[in-house]
Amino acid sequence: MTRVALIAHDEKKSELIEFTQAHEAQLREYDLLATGTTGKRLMEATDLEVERKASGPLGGDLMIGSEVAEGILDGIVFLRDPLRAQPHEPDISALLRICDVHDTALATNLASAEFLIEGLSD
Ligand SMILES: O=C(CO)COP(=O)(O)O
Repeated sequence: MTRVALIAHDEKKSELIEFTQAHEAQLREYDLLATGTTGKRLMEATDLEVERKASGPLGGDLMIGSEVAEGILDGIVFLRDPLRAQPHEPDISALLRICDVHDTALATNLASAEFLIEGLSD
């Protein structure tokens, strides 16, 4: 089953929730995971089942990055906050880097997230 991670920084969580609601039928076809707070918010706002990793600042980005390194993740939608620095910036950079190492699909804004979700469907 196609495995997709959903992540959003606090200022972007409402955008990701709206995106997820709008694509709920499509996302139901995927095996979903998320960082801790993002996953909680998505499950409160939709009927989707989302596997929750640790919260981003506590290592959640790295946990998702490890799945990329293992080759078991097909794509990531990661809505970062482009206007505020994050305390765990090194972890965020590590996740982006490992996606490039393994050529894993990564969307960091809604326009590209649309393509990613469509592109991963069979
Ligand atoms: O910080 C994050 C990604 O870098 C997201 O973490 P949360 O989903 O736990 O807020």
